[in-house]
Amino acid sequence: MNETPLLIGRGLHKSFGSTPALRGADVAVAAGEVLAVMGPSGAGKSTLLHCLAGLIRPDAGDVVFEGRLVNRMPDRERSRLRRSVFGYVFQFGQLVPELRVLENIALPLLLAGKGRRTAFEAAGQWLPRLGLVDVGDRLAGEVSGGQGQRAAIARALIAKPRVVFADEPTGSLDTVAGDEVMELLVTAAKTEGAGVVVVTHESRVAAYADRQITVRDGRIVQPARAA
Ligand SMILES: Nc1ncnc2c1ncn2[C@@H]1O[C@H](COP(=O)(O)OP(=O)(O)OP(=O)(O)O)[C@@H](O)[C@H]1O
Repeated sequence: MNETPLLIGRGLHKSFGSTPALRGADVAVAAGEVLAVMGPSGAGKSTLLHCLAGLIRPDAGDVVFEGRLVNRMPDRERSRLRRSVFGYVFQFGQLVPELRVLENIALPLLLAGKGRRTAFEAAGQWLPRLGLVDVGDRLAGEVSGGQGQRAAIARALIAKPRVVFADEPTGSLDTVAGDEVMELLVTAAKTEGAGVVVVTHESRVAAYADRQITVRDGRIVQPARAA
């Protein structure tokens, strides 16, 4: 990596009770880079992503975003950072099923205090980018898994985050829908200049990344350039 990393995890340790999930993991993500985190089940991938994303605090080690120690921030400051500079896509999208797709996409802007008109206009601009024009008015609970994941990508990117964290974003989809979601996630993130950290156990998903790392037993064992 030839530029200063945007986000760094240094010597990360995390245990759940007596179960160690991370045992000294080191990772760095550059601005605009797509990093795939691979590894077997239980290796610590999700725990690493949650630490990097400021969702949980490591027991030891540091998470540094633009030179600021995320894990040492008071909760309110960490929440503010999460809302303003990070975006999230999880395996099942986690859209609000009772809200329309368009409303789900607009949600981060509404929660950030933007006016409804501004938020809905911005959300509307994402529909064609992610092939969602026909389903913008449908309830999120009634669209297909692939459509829901594409809406989750739009929702993750609408507030222009610096880093998007995606945990098995294609895990609930068939191969065709999964490829489509990865293609759109990577293209949209690159266009917006956002970095992406994507946890996956599928090498075809990891192939969309600029770089792949492998987690095993809570450590990074194989930092390798993507082919
Ligand atoms: N909230 C939790 N409470 C207790 N144990 C946990 C918790 N989260 C993770 N673990 C344990 O920590 C270890 C690492 O889990 P983690 O979910 O990070 O692995 P993973 O590589 O993402 O696995 P998978 O691919 O199956 O999702 C596992 O032994 C898991 O059981």
